[in-house]
Amino acid sequence: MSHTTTVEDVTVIATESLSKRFPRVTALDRLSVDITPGVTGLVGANGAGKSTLIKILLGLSPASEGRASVLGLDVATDGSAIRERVGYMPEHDCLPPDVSATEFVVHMARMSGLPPTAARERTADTLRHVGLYEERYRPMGGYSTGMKQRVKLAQALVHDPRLVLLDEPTNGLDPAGRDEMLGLIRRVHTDFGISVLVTSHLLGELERTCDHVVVIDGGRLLRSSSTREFTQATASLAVEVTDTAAHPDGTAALRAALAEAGLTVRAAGRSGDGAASASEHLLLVDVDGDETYDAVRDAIARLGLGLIRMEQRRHRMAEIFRDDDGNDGNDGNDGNGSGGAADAA
Ligand SMILES: Nc1ncnc2c1ncn2[C@@H]1O[C@H](COP(=O)(O)OP(=O)(O)OP(=O)(O)O)[C@@H](O)[C@H]1O
Repeated sequence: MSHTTTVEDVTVIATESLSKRFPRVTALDRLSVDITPGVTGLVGANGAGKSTLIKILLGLSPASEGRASVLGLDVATDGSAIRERVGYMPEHDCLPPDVSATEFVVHMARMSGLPPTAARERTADTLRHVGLYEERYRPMGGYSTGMKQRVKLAQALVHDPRLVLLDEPTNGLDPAGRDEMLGLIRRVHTDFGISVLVTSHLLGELERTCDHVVVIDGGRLLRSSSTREFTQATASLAVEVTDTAAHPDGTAALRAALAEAGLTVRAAGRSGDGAASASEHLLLVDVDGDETYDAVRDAIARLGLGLIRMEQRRHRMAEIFRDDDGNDGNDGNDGNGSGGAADAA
């Protein structure tokens, strides 16, 4: 039997001019976006509308205007069918303190319709997957934030959904905890083939985890594209040269020569990328194919400068937004994320 590709195969979530208005605020403003299978990051500052979108996608809150579908099901009419097929990890702490992770996740599995034995088996598997072992029999009131986040992830996965919506799963975690959680999220897709929509206000952590990133601001779509597209299209070449007697400021001489050759050159100091920004001698040249490398090499040779280093870099998403928006990129990055972004170079 031949396989027919359906809209559902290529789009797990689709919204069309989706709006949500509260009396005092427009939380979503004519948002149209298609999300394909894989791991998708939904980025936006606090109040951008991320949680509101998730609640609409689960059929828990009606949109004021527009349409949305999840796995081909209409959020306005098929809410319960959507919730059968979709797992949800809420942002806030919602775990009863007096019960153990095992009891809680079994309960959630039973609520999703699994028979008792299957619920116990799936619970054991899922808690193991998220890295909870002996602790799973202890009351959750004594858990660390990281352990609570893992239980919240486990209950979203226990009924074997096709898609999970994870609302700020790294909230409250230290850098090591964030890394572990991001690794787990990645494996939800690679090990089980479950698509993931994960929200965060930190750009840095999503570029490492997601195939695709959707950025919203004030309820509007700012950008939607693959992570690779974001970073590849904007690769740059970091170049550092020596000064010479003929060119006491070798960096300035090279900069002028490259600009004359039609290349786009920026001082690394503007890019805010940690150690490199301390060096005024580092130039970042936008790469536009192999010719860029030849042009830089030729310019250095012509000027008789010494080459200290020449290395290719990918921009980080936070930098790209800063460049595009003409601000400092803090809309989507509260600073905690810079540690995550800093190791991406
Ligand atoms: N039930 C509600 N009644 C009134 N306003 C609301 C309600 N829910 C959300 N809002 C407002 O809608 C806007 C979007 O909120 P939302 O929670 O979706 O943002 P968010 O991107 O998830 O941010 P956060 O990370 O802080 O949760 C905010 O201005 C918020 O105050």
